[in-house]
Amino acid sequence: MKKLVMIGNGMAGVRTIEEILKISQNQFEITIFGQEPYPNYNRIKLSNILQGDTSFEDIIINPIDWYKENHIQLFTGESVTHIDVDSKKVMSDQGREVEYDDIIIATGSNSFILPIPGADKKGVTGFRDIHDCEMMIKSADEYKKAVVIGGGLLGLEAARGLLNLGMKVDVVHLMPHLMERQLDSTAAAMLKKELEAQGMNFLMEKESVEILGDERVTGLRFKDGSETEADLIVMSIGIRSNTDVARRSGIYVNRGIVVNDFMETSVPNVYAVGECAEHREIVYGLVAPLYEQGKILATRICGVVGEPYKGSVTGTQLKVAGVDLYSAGEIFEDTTTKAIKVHNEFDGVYKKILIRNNTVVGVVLYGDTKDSTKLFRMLTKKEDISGMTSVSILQSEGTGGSDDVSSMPADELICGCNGVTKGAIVNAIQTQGLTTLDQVSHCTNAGRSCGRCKPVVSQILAHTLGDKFDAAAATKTSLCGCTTLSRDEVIAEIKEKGLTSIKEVMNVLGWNNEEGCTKCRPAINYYLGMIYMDAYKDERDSRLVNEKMHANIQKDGTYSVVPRMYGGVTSAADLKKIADVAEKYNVPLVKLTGGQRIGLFGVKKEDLPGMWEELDMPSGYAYGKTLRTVKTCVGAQFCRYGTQDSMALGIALEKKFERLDTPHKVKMGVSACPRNCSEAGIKDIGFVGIDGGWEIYVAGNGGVDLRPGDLLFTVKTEEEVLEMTGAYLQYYRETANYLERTSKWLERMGLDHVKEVLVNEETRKELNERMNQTLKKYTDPWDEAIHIEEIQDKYYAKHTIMVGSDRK
Ligand SMILES: Cc1cc2nc3c(=O)[nH]c(=O)nc-3n(C[C@H](O)[C@H](O)[C@H](O)COP(=O)(O)OP(=O)(O)OC[C@H]3O[C@@H](n4cnc5c(N)ncnc54)[C@H](O)[C@@H]3O)c2cc1C
Ligand SMILES: NC(=O)c1ccc[n+]([C@@H]2O[C@H](COP(=O)([O-])OP(=O)(O)OC[C@H]3O[C@@H](n4cnc5c(N)ncnc54)[C@H](O)[C@@H]3O)[C@@H](O)[C@H]2O)c1
Ligand code: SF4
Ligand code: FES
Repeated sequence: MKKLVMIGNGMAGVRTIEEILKISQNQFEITIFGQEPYPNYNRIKLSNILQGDTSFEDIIINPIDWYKENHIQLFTGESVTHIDVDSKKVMSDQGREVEYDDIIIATGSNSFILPIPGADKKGVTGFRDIHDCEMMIKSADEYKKAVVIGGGLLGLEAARGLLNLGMKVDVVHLMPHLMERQLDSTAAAMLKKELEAQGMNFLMEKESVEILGDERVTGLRFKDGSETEADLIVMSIGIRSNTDVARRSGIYVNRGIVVNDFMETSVPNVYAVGECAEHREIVYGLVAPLYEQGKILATRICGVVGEPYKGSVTGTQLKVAGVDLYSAGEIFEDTTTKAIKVHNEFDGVYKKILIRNNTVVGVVLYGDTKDSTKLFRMLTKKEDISGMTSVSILQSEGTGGSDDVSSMPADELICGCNGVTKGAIVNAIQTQGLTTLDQVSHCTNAGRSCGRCKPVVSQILAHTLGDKFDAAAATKTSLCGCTTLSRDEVIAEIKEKGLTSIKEVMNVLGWNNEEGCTKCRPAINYYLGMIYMDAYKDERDSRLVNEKMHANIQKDGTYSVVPRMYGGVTSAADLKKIADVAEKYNVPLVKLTGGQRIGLFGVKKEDLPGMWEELDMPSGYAYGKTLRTVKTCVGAQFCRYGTQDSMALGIALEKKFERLDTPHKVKMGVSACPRNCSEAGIKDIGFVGIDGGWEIYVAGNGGVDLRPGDLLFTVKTEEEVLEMTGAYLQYYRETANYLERTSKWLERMGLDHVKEVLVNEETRKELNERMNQTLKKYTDPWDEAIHIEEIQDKYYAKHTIMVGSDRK
């Protein structure tokens, strides 16, 4: 097999790998380096996250198990620093060297940061990745006033997000009108009016010259001497191709890495794709052309004869609620163009179509973008419109309903991001028996990026299926692409038909992929365990990779070992054992974890069973969808403020619920007084001691989606705490989607509803009975690995291959 290395784990690069895998599954041994510490995610949706429409977990495109399933070695949080093009090797910032036969550079872009005094102060950021997005969300918690520099697509989407987060927002723009690359002055003025009505304040034609403040930003000064206050400054004034590695490695770079029509760089076997690549002097900054490039590169690299890349015409839309605009091609009239313009001020609609030599060369639409696909088709196909009148060009083909899609030609582009036509969608629906939007997206890619084409895809689905179309079923979220059934339907069928194994579920319920996938297999395994309590035999091989190994895989392929320390309490004897094991096995890192225990990092797979045996401590399940830790403060036993025994409660909780399978990880915290030293307010379940009892907080989250817990109930005794916790956890287990954190689950179910369920004594009793029956089945997995040779051979022998890390 040839060795293929890819630098950059972003949208264009990983799509190229998907295209390669479609052509050939076993031509390459693939290694990917990604600077960011995540699997491939949908960068486009960072705007939606900032605007509060989605969560970080929902924007992962290819989870870690996808890489594993496709035998891709992934190094996250690791940058390639140099390519030695003579010896065909890459070097990483962590000293790793990997050989290649072919290499793809897909390093994307960086935000352009204005080189003005103060640009390095705290509170100044670009808007490019999850880290930037997190920083903005955190700032909005603490500060009030944001300034966005740049009134382009990115700046306006950022500004809308910051408004949603409760900040006051100024948008500073250099030019006389907004989005001057996409809109003419009329459309830009309409946009500005709408955004002002939404609460944005615009400072137009302002040149920023200095960022004010000491350590952190306090304001921004302009060339005309005026100033504006700022606690946060977001620079969205364009991007610059990330060409550092290529430049350092002697590959020809202009604005981007220069490639020919087959995405080949100046050096043999070195290719570039995405925003880092410059093709015919153009560097693209939207996914549609980058995905086209990816397709062409995939055929080239697989040795398949294919079309060359000839460049792309792009169309853009702004992802801000209440704004409907579209722009493609040219936007300004000149002596060679004729324009058709409609400006209906009353309805807030503006349309301008630019025509040259009887073909459409530019489109600007504001307020009504229904005809954007038709006009984009005319533009890209250079359709001769000499036989048409201005009215027929501008006239909407209908009202946007399914009648309209019937009159669309098969080659009309429906999903601009992914280049999917109506014909391709209809064909997939008919030949593969698709009935839901999810399935169409899975099979054709339509809707997988910005998502704005989903309503039209849905209309095509309705029109193609005719009477067989079931609107409720079509929009429901199926468990995964292997089935049309939702989570609730699968569970109902399991119960009704008495299905008892994953295979049986898939066979009886007509899975379209007999092996299932990384999304449905662990989910069904969990649901079966939840339904059949102690009777179900767990299918270990269907679990996510870290759970299968009972250890977290680290980015370099080694593992971590975190033994249980109930309530964060340890002893001299346990500490000695840990120290001995760390010394004997040359453990490179011994570290206190955030959950009050000790982690041994960098352990070789084959050393795991031996270490576990010598430790002789239970698994801390630091890798599992289960109870992770119960963090406690010292409480009434030692602290003078403590009103309750937090350590004893924490230990009792951890001993009772350890190993329990839950839809996602669960963390608890117990503080003995409202000073809350164990941060119980940001745990899935947190307990705060008060005079005469405990407050129980639920659905807190201290991770990516920061959320304070809600007060569920106040109870008097430790027994009541355990009873309420049992009932709450069991209700979560029975009603949550697999991989849904308690914070998301509670928001979906509603706090009042959950309270109503749990306040009923009879219901609480039943939930606890089912919980207790389930708890009977668990044994310690490390103990099993020590004593069962078969398990040692299968999972921990040197030759078995595991990839990446499951970060969730
Ligand atoms: C907030 C936001 C909203 C957007 N909205 C839209 C939209 O609505 N529609 C649209 O079409 N486009 C949109 N875009 C643009 C789109 O996201 C990009 O065009 C696309 O992500 C580019 O893909 P890429 O693979 O070239 O680069 P990226 O997705 O940036 O991936 C490059 C990856 O390479 C990594 N990397 C860089 N150097 C190294 C190295 N030396 N070693 C290892 N890894 C490295 C980077 O960390 C990065 O993860 C948006 C962008 C942003 C930021
Ligand atoms: N909806 C979408 O399609 C979408 C959304 C977000 C980002 N993106 C992409 O992300 C990339 C980055 O977007 P962007 O908006 O930063 O880039 P951009 O180049 O499209 O726009 C930058 C804007 O900043 C203005 N500007 C430049 N210097 C300035 C200064 N000193 N002060 C004030 N304003 C200044 C420019 O006049 C321009 O309007 C682009 O490739 C864009 O296509 C697309
Ligand atoms: S939470 Fe209260 S009781 Fe516990 S350590 Fe802090 S101050 Fe002491
Ligand atoms: S148009 Fe963006 S996902 Fe379809």
